[in-house]
Amino acid sequence: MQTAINLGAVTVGGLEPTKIAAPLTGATLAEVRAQCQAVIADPAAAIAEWRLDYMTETVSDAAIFKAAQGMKMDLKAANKALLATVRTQAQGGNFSGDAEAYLKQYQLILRQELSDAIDLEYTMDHEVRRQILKASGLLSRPVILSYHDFERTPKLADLKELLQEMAALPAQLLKIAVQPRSRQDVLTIFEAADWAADHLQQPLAIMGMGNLGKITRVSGNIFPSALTFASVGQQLSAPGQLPTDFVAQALQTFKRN
Ligand SMILES: O=C1C[C@@](O)(C(=O)O)C[C@@H](O)[C@@H]1O
Repeated sequence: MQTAINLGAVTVGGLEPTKIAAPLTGATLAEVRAQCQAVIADPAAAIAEWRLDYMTETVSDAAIFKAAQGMKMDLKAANKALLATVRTQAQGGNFSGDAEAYLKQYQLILRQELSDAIDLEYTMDHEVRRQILKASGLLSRPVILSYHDFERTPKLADLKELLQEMAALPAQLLKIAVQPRSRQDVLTIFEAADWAADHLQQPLAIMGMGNLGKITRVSGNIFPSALTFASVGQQLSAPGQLPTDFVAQALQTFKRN
């Protein structure tokens, strides 16, 4: 069985029901803070994912630190957690810096304790990936290791191989987000979730993007997915994200027992 892990105040994986993460996509610190308050007020959302790559405002490290500490404290008081993500353009985000700049961002996030957990791209330069994993291990900060394909859904055998490679790294949770193009692709996502539940120790968050992917975002209590991503207000960070209240209701409805 997959283990349960703690992302700050939130337990995911194991026997826990699928938890909902909502992205903070603000371009300015003021927008991010306001979005975070909306996540705190939303009973459906357990985790706020700060997509730092959406920020366009130039702010000092000190200002980022202050904002993050405030958000982390407010989220914790509501039994919620803050996840920090810097998504590169290669993986569907806005961060245009090179591997070294990516490493610097994460060193700042980890050293300043900006979040309860970090999201790290599996496809990142191996040495940079190793350094970030090592630093987060030393600081006991959980890592979500993520893989995205905005074009297609890999074949089941390839997904299994990928997941096995990801599972060999010292990350606490694995995440796959892919683009289904056919009904078979949707089945592949379900099959990968089913397989991972029996073969991997780390919990897995798995989801499809776009219209066809929507069904995979509400099925995590049947085809196991530790996390699903849903939107609060207009804050979408991937195509196919549905509103948190809808997802919460559907997750409650579609379950095994
Ligand atoms: O990796 C994921 C999943 C996601 O890409 C989605 O498909 O909902 C949204 C991202 O913000 C998050 O980091």
